[in-house]
This record gives sequence, C-alpha cells and structure tokens, in this order.
Amino acid sequence: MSTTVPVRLPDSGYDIVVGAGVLDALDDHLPVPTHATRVALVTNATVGELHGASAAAALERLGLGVETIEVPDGEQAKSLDTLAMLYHRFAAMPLRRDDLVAALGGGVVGDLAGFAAATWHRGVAVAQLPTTVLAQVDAAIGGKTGVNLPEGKNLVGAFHQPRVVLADTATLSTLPARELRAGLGEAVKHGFIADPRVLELLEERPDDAVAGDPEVLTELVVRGAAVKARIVAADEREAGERALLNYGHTIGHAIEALTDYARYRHGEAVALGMVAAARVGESMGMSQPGLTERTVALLDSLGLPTGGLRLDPAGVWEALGRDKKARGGVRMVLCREPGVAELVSDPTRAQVDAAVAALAR
Ligand SMILES: NC(=O)c1ccc[n+]([C@@H]2O[C@H](COP(=O)([O-])OP(=O)(O)OC[C@H]3O[C@@H](n4cnc5c(N)ncnc54)[C@H](O)[C@@H]3O)[C@@H](O)[C@H]2O)c1
Ligand SMILES: O=C(O)C(=O)C[C@@H](O)[C@H](O)[C@H](O)COP(=O)(O)O
Ligand SMILES: [Zn+2]
Repeated sequence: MSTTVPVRLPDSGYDIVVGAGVLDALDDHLPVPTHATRVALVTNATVGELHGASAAAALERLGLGVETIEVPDGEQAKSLDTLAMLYHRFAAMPLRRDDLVAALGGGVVGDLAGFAAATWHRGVAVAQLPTTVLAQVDAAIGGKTGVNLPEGKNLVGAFHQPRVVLADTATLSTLPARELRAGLGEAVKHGFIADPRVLELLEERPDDAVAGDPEVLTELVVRGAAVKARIVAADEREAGERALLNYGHTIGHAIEALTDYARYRHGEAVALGMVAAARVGESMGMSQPGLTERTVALLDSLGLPTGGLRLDPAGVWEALGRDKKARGGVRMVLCREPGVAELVSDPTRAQVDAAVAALAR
C-alpha cells in the first residue's frame, strides 16, 4: 500500500509516493522523459550494495540503459570535487539532455545528483529515490540541490524539482541507528514549524521511533511530505514562507561548517540549532516560555544532541553572516509556539552568543 502526496507548483508538479516496496515498482511511478534512452543511477557503495539492484532492474524494465555511478559516502563528499567527478562520468556515457538522473540514497546523494542534473546540459530530469529518514521526510522533496564549501553549507546550488519522489519506507530497515535518529531531527523541525501532531507522536512513542517502527516512520514521512509539499507549492524559491523550513539551520549549518562537516550528522546539527533557536526565541520574549525545555526533552528522548558543544561565538556570528537568509544582518527562524514559526531579522549578537554558549552545557 502506498500514499501519494502531490506537489502542485504554479506551472508543473510531481508526486511523492510513500510506502514499503515502492522502489521495486519504480517503473509504475516514474514519468520517463519522452526521448530518454539512458539513466545515470547515482548512489554510493553502501546504498548501491543494499538497494541498487532493485532500482536498476526497474529502470531497465523502462527500456533505459543504466549507468550506475558511485560517489563517496559522507557529508564531506557533498563537494565541488565529487560534482566534477559526476560531470566527467556523465560526459563519458554520454548523458544527453533528454536522459535522466536517478538519485538513490540519503540527502548527500540527493543534493549532489540533483545539482549535477540541474546543471548538466543546463538541466536534465531527475528522479529522487531517498533511502534515509532524513531524505524521505525532507531532503528529496522541494528541489533544493547543491554542494558545500569549506566556508559554508550549501553555498553553491540550484532549485531543480524532481519528476517524482519515491520514498520506499522498506529501505529504512537497513539504516544505521545513528542515521535514523538524525533523520528524526528534521521530523521534529516539521513539528515545530507546521505540524504539532509530529511532536505529540514522537513524545508518545520515542522508543518506537528510534527503533524504526514502520508505522511511526511512515506517519512521519507522510506528514513531512505534506508539510514540504504545502510550503514548496506556496513559495518554491524561498521568497518568503519557505524560509521556515530553515528552523534550526542557521546555527545548525554554522555548527556543521565549523566542525568540518565531520562531527555531526546534518540532523544532529539541526537538533542543536533548534535548541539554540528556542533559547534565542525565549530570550527575545517571542517564543512561548518552556519551548526550550520541551525541545531539549524531546530531542534527548530521541538520542539527539542538545549540548556538550563548545564553539567560538565569533566564528558562529561570522558564519551566520554568510547564511543565505542574511539580508543586511543576521536573520533566523524562530518558533512562537509549536506549529507557528517566523523569520526574524533582529536577534542581537548578545542573544545569539548566550544561546551558543549554553550549548556547552
Ligand atoms: N535539499 C534539501 O531540501 C535538504 C533537506 C535536508 C537535508 N539536506 C541535506 O541532506 C544531507 C543529509 O542527508 P542524510 O542525513 O540522508 O545523510 P547521508 O546522505 O550522508 O546518509 C546517511 C548515511 O546513511 C547511509 N545510508 C543511506 N541510506 C541507507 C540505507 N537505506 N541503509 C543503510 N545505509 C544507508 C549513507 O550511505 C550514509 O552513510 C545534508 O547534506 C543536508 O544538507 C538537504
Ligand atoms: O527545503 C528547504 O527549503 C529547507 O530549508 C530544508 C532544509 O532541511 C535543508 O537542510 C536545506 O538544504 C537547507 O537549505 P539552505 O537553503 O539553508 O541551504
Ligand atoms: Zn535540513
């Protein structure tokens, strides 16, 4: 059984299909470009070994010649070097403008392959086949693609919507525990910005979520898809409301860059970023009193980091100035109360420094 969440954009659209086994039925769900003859199936060795064969078989059933391209595993591979490697492999195929890229893996593969597709021949079609909780609740949806620089997260990128997102929840059974927990960080974010039911579900069943209970994960993926589909349909290119999806990311991204993309998984950095954002919000008198306490309690119960991190406050403030939301000064998303968030322009250096210092506890 699968659930389909449509993403309705002003002049196009696509489906997010969620369910156990949907990858095996990829040929039923993927609208193949009319003249496509080849597909670059971008994955990494870990995911390729586990789930590559079923994706490749379904793509072959569509009559496509499949070239599997493995990128290195890990956040540090979301780089200009890996991107260059992808372009050279596309050239060798050759991958033509009517062909297709399929991204099979977590958010790293999705962002990299998506950006390669956005820029190859000025844009070829891409199918997102996410295999992590994080990519299924968030990264595969909405068309943000890109790579990191040492200077900052996702500083190079493009909006490039996929033709379809197939979130096969059965693939999540092979996910390492730490990666599963990291993905819950983005689900919690959806709860705080738009869907408090996600918070209630995770507060009621934290152990089931962490253990990968299929019913809980499927509800989180469907709810995440619904949140992203609604926000992206309203504001595809982040002129306004889409910035809310950046809750926890302003300081979270700074943490990732300042720790060389090596210490924390993205979802863990977002968890720390949400704790800091809740503290900034409470200190500004904008967030509901107790928001920080609720955030920390929930993230702790999910095994996500909420402290234990010493950062140079000046380094964080500089990174905040390079954030893509910055306009003349630092801007960050704060949560008024669960389900209600806002992009604010006036957090002071002192408020941010205090929240960053509190992460050391
Ligand atoms: N484009 C967006 O809108 C968006 C949204 C959120 C996050 N992101 C990006 O996503 C990235 C993080 O994604 P992630 O957390 O999925 O990390 P990831 O892609 O590094 O995957 C995590 C790990 O899990 C492994 N893995 C993936 N699927 C597996 C499976 N089914 N079984 C076993 N192992 C599996 C991977 O090999 C990797 O080691 C970050 O770069 C972040 O910036 C993008
Ligand atoms: O889809 C969005 O919009 C998001 O902000 C989702 C985030 O979870 C994601 O990490 C995104 O890649 C951040 O984008 P950026 O524009 O801050 O680089
Ligand atoms: Zn994110």
